[in-house]
Amino acid sequence: MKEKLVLIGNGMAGIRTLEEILKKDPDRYSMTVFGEEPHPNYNRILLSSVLQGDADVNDIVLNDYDWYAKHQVSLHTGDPVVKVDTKKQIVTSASGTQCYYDKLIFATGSNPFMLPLPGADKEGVIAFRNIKDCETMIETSKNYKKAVVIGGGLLGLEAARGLLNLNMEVNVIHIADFLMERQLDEPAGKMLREELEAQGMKFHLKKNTEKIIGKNRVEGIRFTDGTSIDTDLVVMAVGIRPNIELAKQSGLKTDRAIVVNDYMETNVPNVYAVGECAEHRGIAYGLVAPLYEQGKVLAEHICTRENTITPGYQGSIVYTQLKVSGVDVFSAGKFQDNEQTKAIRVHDEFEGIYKKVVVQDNKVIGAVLFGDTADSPRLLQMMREGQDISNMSKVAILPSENSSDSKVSPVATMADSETICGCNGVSKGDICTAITERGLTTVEEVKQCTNASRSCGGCKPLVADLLAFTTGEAVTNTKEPMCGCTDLTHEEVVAEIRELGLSYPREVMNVLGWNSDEGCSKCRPAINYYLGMVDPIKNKDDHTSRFINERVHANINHNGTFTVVPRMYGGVTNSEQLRKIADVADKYNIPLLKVTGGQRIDLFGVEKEDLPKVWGDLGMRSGSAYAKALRTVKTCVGEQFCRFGTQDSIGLGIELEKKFEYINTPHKVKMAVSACPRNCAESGIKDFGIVGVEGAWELYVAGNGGVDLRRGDLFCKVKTKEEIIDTISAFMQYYRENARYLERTSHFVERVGLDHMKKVILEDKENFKALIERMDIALSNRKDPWKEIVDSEEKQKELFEKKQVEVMK
Ligand SMILES: Cc1cc2nc3c(=O)[nH]c(=O)nc-3n(C[C@H](O)[C@H](O)[C@H](O)COP(=O)(O)OP(=O)(O)OC[C@H]3O[C@@H](n4cnc5c(N)ncnc54)[C@H](O)[C@@H]3O)c2cc1C
Ligand SMILES: NC(=O)c1ccc[n+]([C@@H]2O[C@H](COP(=O)([O-])OP(=O)(O)OC[C@H]3O[C@@H](n4cnc5c(N)ncnc54)[C@H](O)[C@@H]3O)[C@@H](O)[C@H]2O)c1
Ligand code: SF4
Ligand code: FES
Repeated sequence: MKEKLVLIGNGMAGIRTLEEILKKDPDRYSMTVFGEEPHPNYNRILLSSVLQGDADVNDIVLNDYDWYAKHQVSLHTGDPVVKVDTKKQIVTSASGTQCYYDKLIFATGSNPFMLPLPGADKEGVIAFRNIKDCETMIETSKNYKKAVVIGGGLLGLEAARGLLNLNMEVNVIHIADFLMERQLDEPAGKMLREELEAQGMKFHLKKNTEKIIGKNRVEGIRFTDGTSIDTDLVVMAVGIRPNIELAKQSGLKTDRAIVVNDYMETNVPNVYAVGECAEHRGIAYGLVAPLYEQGKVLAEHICTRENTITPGYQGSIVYTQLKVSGVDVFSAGKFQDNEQTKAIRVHDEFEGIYKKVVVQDNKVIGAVLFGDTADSPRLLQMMREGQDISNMSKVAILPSENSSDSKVSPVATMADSETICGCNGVSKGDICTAITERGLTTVEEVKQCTNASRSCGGCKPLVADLLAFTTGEAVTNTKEPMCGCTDLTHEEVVAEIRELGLSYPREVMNVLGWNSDEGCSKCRPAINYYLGMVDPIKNKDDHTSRFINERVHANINHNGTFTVVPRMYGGVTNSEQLRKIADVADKYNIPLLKVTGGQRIDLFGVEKEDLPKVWGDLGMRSGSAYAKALRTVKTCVGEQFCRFGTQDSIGLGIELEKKFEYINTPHKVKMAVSACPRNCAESGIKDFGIVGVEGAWELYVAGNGGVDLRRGDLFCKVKTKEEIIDTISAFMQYYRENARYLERTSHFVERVGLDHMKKVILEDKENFKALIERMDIALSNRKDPWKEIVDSEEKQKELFEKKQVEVMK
């Protein structure tokens, strides 16, 4: 006779436990499941995808009714257990069904915490926990426009993204001063806010809700500071509380949740708990990875014959990733600094990348990654193994983006023991073995066979890479999509824009089948650049697709102030400009003036709302110090005063800077002109470096003085200034048209080859002429961005006025 096993809770942790039992000892138990919800077991995690329109409710079913039938699991849906008699070992459901058990598992999950606010019972105030909540939001969006999400944590932000996709206006109310404060530190939280604001969310930080207003239905919410906002829907996402009422009534020991030991045993014989309703060593987890580990341990324990000792559950290092398209965020372990910790940080504001690795006693104990999460599997592995890093260099712990070959998938260098799918605890070795031993050829087969990618789906790209890698298709040859929103490469997107005559970012995403409505911080700026490059005359720049510095035409500093860098053509200034700079510095209390390597003066520490006034008072043009465009043309003093100079380096530098300023390029471009090979202007490490030699000019290209130091290649030697200008025109236009967005000239030339560049530009005279013509068209449409804003009150309002989002009452 089979033993009788009853499961209370038809959710993710409970059913995973049954799956593990069926794997280990399929004939051991006769199983009965009671579920409060009227559905078979589904993937709660993917409710975010249903709301965001990426999946249908039917797509997220994990085990359909056939599965229960096949494994002879008796299922009672929509029928919660209301009583447990632990003496007689009988459960009773709401419908009156009674069922004897030999073993009983509580897997009742959590309830969303609903703030006990006056008015919280009004129609239109809901949580986000189950299919019903999801359906309510979708229905509401058909008749109403305004939504408020209370809580700027993982759930709140995923709900907000979904509501935006449903075309609602979304205000997120958050109690802390930056988003996801339980998972992120302040810089990452702020970067996240900027990204989500660009996607259309509005945030109200440090706000405490006092009351929900409205007659029967919600009409607005009021805050404790007296302000309020109107809304038609309130979604509360302020955390969860383990669902333990039934357990308490049944005499189980509870604290925050049902207290269990390392074998998921409660204080009552033959009664176990797994999932969010269980508390192990003082922790009740709220993510699936640890819950699945618990399920495995419990299955192992109750399938093991007498007197065998299994290792038991030891607790988990948890990590989180936000499932909002276009936002790469990763957080794991103890990521906050304290006196015992030290941190390695990388913060690239231009690319929107932030990485922090926290180290204590020579071990990585926590990490936060924003914008580029490729290092996450490796860091997690280091944390899980407690790897001693005393002999590792900082670069080995956090390799810079540029130092790794971006064409090689990270799976190629991963160890077999490294985890590919965190949710399901599946390692690279497990997947490779399954692929080779069972001849798997698709991600879906890998999922069925190993569980990898079966939960949040975040590891799908890695699984796909591993599949390609293991089945022998060289990973380096696989085409590299522009970003996670599309399978198309940069080149394919540009070709489609040209062929289909696409004009707007959203049109590009719609027509080319993007898998998200808004795109992400990788594809949006790239598409915006490509549209402008393809049709420089008609294109209307989409400033919302630009990074913060380019949106406000100044460089943001770590304290939130900005740096203003006016243009000084060829590094030449005069007393009038210097006087103006001094006056502006005094008037706006500018704390630091600094002469830069690009031969101009930086004004540091300007408040955002002062920027247009500072530009107006200076009366100088923008130096583009923030732009993917020509930055500076550095010049040596040359023939005017230097005894070695035989050429007019200053004159040529000024002419070049005036000719090419404000032209958009895939990445920043720097130039320098030196009037003799002594090279005082450092022409050898610029994108375009010009050196005067006996009666001629040498043009060096693709030099770089930054992270990837690279000496420029000699491209040609010409006699006149006009020839230099034409050659740079043609080269730059070829770079504009063929480089990938964010590819510096140095990387571009290395990719396509110097010989190729010489062939298409210098040897093909027709092409040379055509490139110059197209460059001239693009140049005909440039404007000084500062002047445009200084002359337009509307633009100043839109970009620089502090926005008043609350309605004062
Ligand atoms: C929108 C959303 C997105 C999420 N995204 C992620 C993510 O990306 N990554 C991640 O790791 N986690 C995520 N989570 C959390 C994850 O879904 C949960 O940690 C997981 O579902 C918990 O599993 P569980 O089985 O403990 O509880 P549940 O899945 O909640 O299952 C418990 C079930 O028990 C039922 N039940 C309760 N009481 C009774 C009773 N008396 N009788 C019968 N049945 C009962 C409930 O109705 C419920 O169906 C997300 C959660 C939500 C809501
Ligand atoms: N991608 C993911 O991994 C994912 C996605 C969704 C949900 N989840 C899980 O689901 C559970 C619920 O998520 P959650 O985001 O609700 O929980 P949470 O506890 O992580 O976040 C709740 C947030 O609400 C804020 N808050 C609390 N009181 C508030 C108030 N009165 N007003 C405004 N803000 C307030 C908190 O500051 C906190 O940031 C968690 O266990 C979470 O891990 C995970
Ligand atoms: S590069 Fe030559 S010409 Fe120019 S300043 Fe130096 S020494 Fe003089
Ligand atoms: S990491 Fe979530 S499914 Fe693999």
